[in-house]
Amino acid sequence: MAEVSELAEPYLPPASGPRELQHVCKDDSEGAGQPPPPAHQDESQSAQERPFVTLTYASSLDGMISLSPGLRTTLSGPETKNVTHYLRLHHDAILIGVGTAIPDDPSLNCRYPSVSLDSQPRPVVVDPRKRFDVHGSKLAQLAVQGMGKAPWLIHAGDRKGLDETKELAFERIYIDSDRDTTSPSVIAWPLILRALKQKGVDSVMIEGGATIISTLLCMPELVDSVIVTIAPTWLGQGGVSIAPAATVVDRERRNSATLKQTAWRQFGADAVLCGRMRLAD
Ligand SMILES: NC(=O)C1=CN([C@@H]2O[C@H](COP(=O)(O)OP(=O)(O)OC[C@H]3O[C@@H](n4cnc5c(N)ncnc54)[C@H](OP(=O)(O)O)[C@@H]3O)[C@@H](O)[C@H]2O)C=CC1
Ligand SMILES: Nc1nc(O)c(N)c(N[C@@H]2O[C@H](COP(=O)(O)O)[C@@H](O)[C@H]2O)n1
Repeated sequence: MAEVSELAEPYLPPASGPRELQHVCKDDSEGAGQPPPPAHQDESQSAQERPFVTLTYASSLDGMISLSPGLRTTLSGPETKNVTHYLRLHHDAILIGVGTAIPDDPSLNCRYPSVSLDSQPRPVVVDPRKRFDVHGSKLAQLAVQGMGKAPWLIHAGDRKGLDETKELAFERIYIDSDRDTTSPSVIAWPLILRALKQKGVDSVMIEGGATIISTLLCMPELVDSVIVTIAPTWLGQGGVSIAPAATVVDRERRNSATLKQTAWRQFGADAVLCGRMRLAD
């Protein structure tokens, strides 16, 4: 536990503890060895409007997060799964997309012994078109058993016609879709984050899947920390990869996303890499 907190604490939401880099391997590039800046220093959407956002996932050495679309794939070993539970405990909410919720049927709770329901993170599923069968889900089951908070489902829709629906084991939240896109079901991320903040969520750990992480890696102004578990294995072609959209400036390819102030450490056979998003020049 001490090793996890030594590595992760500087990258966690402000309330979680002192924000200093400690005895971990550090890189030699920009900002290495410097304490990360205070939360929400550089963004366009202010701290008052959105929660602290941590992107976190487990990747293979070929940048994949699952063997094929919709196949739950274990990459983290027991030691790094423990890191995930530590991170869950330090966030108010955990968010995933419906593309993960359907195949994985996840629990999204912190499974440390004697964690009170009040300390559990709120599971949130972005499901614009109501594809997830929440009634039969593990999330709803755990909520009924008091082993997790009732999940929130984010749907695309006009709030005027569709009031928030509260049910025992879950809650539906409707957010207007993004009028600037061609798809009627895409919700702008600042709106999703603002809705969470307005409901009292001060920190959210975004666990996946590929679509959501890849999209948010292109929005560094909305992301405070990135924590990636790297498992010593290659999943091979045909897997689901994390790959932000290509960036082209003046007809030249540029890197799409880069971390700064990185720190890493080994847990079992895996490495855990932490960093902050570098804003585009
Ligand atoms: N190794 C790891 O750490 C993890 C691995 N995974 C794996 O990733 C895979 C799933 O990835 P993927 O299929 O990309 O699914 P995602 O979980 O990223 O969900 C994508 C879906 O979420 C909805 N969505 C995403 N962004 C928005 C938005 N801005 N507005 C509205 N709706 C949105 C869309 O639903 P719709 O299509 O209905 O419009 C979209 O198709 C699975 O195999 C899972 O096991 C997942 C998490 C972690
Ligand atoms: N940290 C981590 N390592 C892996 O190997 C994974 N496959 C995932 N997946 C994410 O964790 C969710 C499952 O959580 P529960 O164990 O059911 O609570 C899954 O839905 C992904 O978001 N994570």
